[in-house]
Amino acid sequence: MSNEELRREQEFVDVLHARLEELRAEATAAVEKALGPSGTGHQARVEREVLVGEQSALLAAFDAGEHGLCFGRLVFRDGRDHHIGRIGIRRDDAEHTPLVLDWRADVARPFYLATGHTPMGLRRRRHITSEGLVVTALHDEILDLSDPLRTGHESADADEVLLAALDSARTGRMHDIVQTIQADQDRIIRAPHQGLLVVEGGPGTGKTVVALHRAAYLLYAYREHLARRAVLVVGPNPTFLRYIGDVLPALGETGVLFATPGELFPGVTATGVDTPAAAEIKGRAEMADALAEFVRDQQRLPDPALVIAHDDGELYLDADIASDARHAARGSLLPHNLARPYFAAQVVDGLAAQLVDRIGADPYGGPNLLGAADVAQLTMAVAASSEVHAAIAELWPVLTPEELLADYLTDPVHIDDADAALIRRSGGAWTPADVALLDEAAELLGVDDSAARAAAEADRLRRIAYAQGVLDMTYGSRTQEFEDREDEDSEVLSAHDLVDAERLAERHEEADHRTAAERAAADRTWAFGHIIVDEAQELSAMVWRLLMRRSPTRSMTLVGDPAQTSEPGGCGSWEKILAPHMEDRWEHVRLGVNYRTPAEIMALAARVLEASGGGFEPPQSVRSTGVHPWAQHAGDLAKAAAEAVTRELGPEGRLAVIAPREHGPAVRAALVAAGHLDDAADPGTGVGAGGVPDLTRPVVLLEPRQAKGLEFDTVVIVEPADFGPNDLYVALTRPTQQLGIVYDRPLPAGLDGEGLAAR
Ligand SMILES: Nc1ncnc2c1ncn2[C@@H]1O[C@H](COP(=O)(O)OP(=O)(O)OP(=O)(O)O)[C@@H](O)[C@H]1O
Repeated sequence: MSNEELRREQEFVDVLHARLEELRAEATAAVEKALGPSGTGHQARVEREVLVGEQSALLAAFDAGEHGLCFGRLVFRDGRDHHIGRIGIRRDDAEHTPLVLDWRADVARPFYLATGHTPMGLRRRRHITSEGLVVTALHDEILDLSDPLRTGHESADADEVLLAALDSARTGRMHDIVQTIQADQDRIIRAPHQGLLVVEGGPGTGKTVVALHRAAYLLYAYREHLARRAVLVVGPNPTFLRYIGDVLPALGETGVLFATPGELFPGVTATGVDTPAAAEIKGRAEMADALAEFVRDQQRLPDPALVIAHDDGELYLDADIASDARHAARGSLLPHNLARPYFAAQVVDGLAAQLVDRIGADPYGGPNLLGAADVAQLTMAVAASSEVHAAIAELWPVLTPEELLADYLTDPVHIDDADAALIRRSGGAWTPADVALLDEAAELLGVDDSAARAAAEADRLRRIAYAQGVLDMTYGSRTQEFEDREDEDSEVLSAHDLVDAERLAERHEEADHRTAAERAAADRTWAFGHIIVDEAQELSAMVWRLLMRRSPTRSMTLVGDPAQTSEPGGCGSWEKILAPHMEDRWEHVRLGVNYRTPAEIMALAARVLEASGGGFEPPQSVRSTGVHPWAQHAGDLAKAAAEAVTRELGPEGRLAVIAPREHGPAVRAALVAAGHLDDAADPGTGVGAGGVPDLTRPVVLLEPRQAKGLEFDTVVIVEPADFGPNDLYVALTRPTQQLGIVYDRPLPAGLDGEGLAAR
């Protein structure tokens, strides 16, 4: 009987894949046809590009669904029987009946939520495990105990499939968890997209993976809105973004923008590095006020007055004229560059008044002799003077964010002298902390796009003129028959009757064929449909200001763990992060089960957390392996670390050596000598090398900060006494199977008691 069930599921999966192949062939054919020699006009090109975009997205989804496409089945008491998959596929019948339901559909929800206590109408729930296209195992759960039918695949342990997933060897890339999402995780994934949701949880509680499934869910449930406005996922560093980068494509979703906070100012690549102290200062909220003051400093008064040569006599731009003009410009409440025309207009008026007083003065003391037309004439001449323009530019310069910040950092003002000394710098590459300051500067300055707008308007008028020409030609080339008919009050309409030149021009405007995510990446002022921030506890107040500007509707999901804060500029508490932007209008949920770290290792990490005195609660491990972590005292740490790797490295899975920066070169040399690391091939495998570590290699060497958010089968920690307390907690919670420690100096508090086997 049991083989019979397997065979039937295999048959179903075969049918499903045959259908997937059909759909794939259809989409491929549609793309090939569209790319072939079809129409050449503008309209044909637009249609072709739209079609190629749509079909390519479908193809990506089909590719995603190929492996483990169908992973579950729900049999309801009312006779409904649905298979559940990574993506939804329909039959090729008239009704397009579903063959497999998308895991995000409402009907699929009992797969994640139903229990014996609340069966949600289910009779049984089946987990289907496959390798490639071959069904290898079934696990059935009976939710209606009155159901007498048994399939032979009933699970003794309801968590069997989950535990198998947690125990499997790591690959260096995060995997999706569609088959085993837990009920508390499901509620977070499907929470409505409006408003701000904070997901807090200790290490390994699934915050990251849940946030990614939430992105996939939101893109499904609010597809139209989010496809237009795009979803942004912010992660702490490029290594982490690469680690999580496969999850959404595996769920068929490709239109998401991934970025580190240092990548959020289009056109700037932040390759510079700040000292931790400088990054902390640059991240403070007070920097916004300091920059605002610095912008006001650029709005100067002349001392002494500027003397401007002019055809009708010298002009004196003194502090009174400039002060009135500055007052008017500041009163506009516009950003600096946009307020400049107010300043300029007032200065021109002031200087013209000077000329009027001088030229039109009545020698006998009567009223000014110049008429309104003369005054207008003089004002125009002043406004056209390049010397006057130069004087205005000196007092109220047009500034770019880059110019303003470079000037500010050369000689920082409006902050403490000691802080100023720590961030002072002239030249050099932008750093990630500078990016939020550049964004702030851009807000304060505003973009003076009047030139671009004038060019766009000229372009528009040119297109209308062209369209008018096209219309005139079509009108002129009407057939005689049409003309005759028109005379008889014809029903046949010409282009002239349907559309005027302006609308015709608009229709033929060059369409922007980039995806929303691509356009968002290039646009500093883009308002995202939803923003997900991972390791949110690490972001500075200035980065929060930037992110809030990108989310005017505050549709955001923040995930993080204050106990793992390692950046000195990190905000630490949610209240502190959010109060300036949201007061208390946000939701907070907690995840409390650690799916990654076995209980034996977590017990040790919990003691280190307690010793650090932060008052944080460690999560409970969902499993124990019976394998205890070990510690080895060694005089030669690098040699001991390399020997430990040789000993612990299994035939599959991934191993990380986590060593503080100062131990990096020696450990790296020992690992290279033992053949565990390539010497030259990948600079990213070296500590402090600045590259992105390749996590798919069997062995990787990381600094404590680089390990944040990642996981490995085995972790070897080198000299824990040299870790920051939170960094040590993070490193201890990275393994899924085995932890070893090599140390020379005394072990830090929490590691010095029981729970560590000596080696
Ligand atoms: N429901 C689940 N089914 C299978 N695996 C799960 C589930 N929930 C979490 N996991 C796994 O647990 C591990 C930890 O998840 P994740 O990295 O998202 O945790 P985290 O809370 O972000 O951790 P950290 O704060 O330490 O970075 C991952 O391998 C993830 O796939």
